[in-house]
Amino acid sequence: MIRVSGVSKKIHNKMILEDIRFSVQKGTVTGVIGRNGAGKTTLLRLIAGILQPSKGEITVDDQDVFIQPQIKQQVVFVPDSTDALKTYTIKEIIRFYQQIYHTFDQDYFYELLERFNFHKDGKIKSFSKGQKALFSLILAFSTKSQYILLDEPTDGLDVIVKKQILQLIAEVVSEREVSVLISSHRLDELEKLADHIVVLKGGKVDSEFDMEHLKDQYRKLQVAFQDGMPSSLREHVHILSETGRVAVVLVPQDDQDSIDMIHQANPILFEDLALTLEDIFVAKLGGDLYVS
Ligand SMILES: Nc1ncnc2c1ncn2[C@@H]1O[C@H](COP(=O)(O)OP(=O)(O)OP(=O)(O)O)[C@@H](O)[C@H]1O
Repeated sequence: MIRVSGVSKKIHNKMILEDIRFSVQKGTVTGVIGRNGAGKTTLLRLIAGILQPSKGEITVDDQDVFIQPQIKQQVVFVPDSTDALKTYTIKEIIRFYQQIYHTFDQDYFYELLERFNFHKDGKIKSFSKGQKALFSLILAFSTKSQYILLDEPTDGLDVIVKKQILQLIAEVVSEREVSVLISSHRLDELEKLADHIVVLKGGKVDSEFDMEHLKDQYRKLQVAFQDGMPSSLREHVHILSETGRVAVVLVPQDDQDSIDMIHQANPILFEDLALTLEDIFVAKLGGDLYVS
């Protein structure tokens, strides 16, 4: 388990992260969501042991990443930029990774390269942006390390590569007990993958959710009324959208009063819709967070 306990980070006297607390369980995918500048990259770099906390501690399997740096063998950080790789050949990269990660699985690495149609003697600098991103992920999973930290792994990639990346992550997590921490501002992508979500806002943890329980908290309803929505109801429900007489509203699961009010107003349409992570963020955070 990764445990982040009361971590703060100041850079050049500026507080970037403040009193961050959360944990990443084995065999799960945790999403760190936040707008640009919320501190996601800084948090991942702290967990990877690249930066040192100004306050608090980070442990991986109960070992402090700074006091017992050997635990870093179990942690791989994949930055959002692949620039660092581009001057190397694949063989050089393998040698480099084998020196750092003693469990690096070369057969598995070549197996994945073949599956994704990489030439095994290919030059990294000739890869497209999407290929570089996929290659970084293959390298990370080939270390067979327990914890993989991915910083915006699909940012700026086309839909095909995005899909390949998300599928590979889902596949590896289901096959072995690897734990993945993904930073992203894409709620729709994390929705399919994450078990747990940590929301960063202005350098602090704004909220944390378990995906499994999150959707039990609200009902998303499509409703319509002959003469429009009664104003008394408007004050009770959260309106996600309204087109003509048809409105999509969110109602907390335990708010029977609002449901009763809708029925009393004789709706001409009353239908449950599938809830998305974005709906919940809009409801909880007033849409302030979502950046597509
Ligand atoms: N080395 C540094 N020197 C000064 N400020 C920094 C440094 N690193 C990060 N920051 C500042 O810390 C804040 C958080 O940056 P960080 O890159 O962690 O955010 P982020 O959530 O990953 O954003 P993005 O999605 O844009 O990558 C920003 O205001 C950034 O300018």
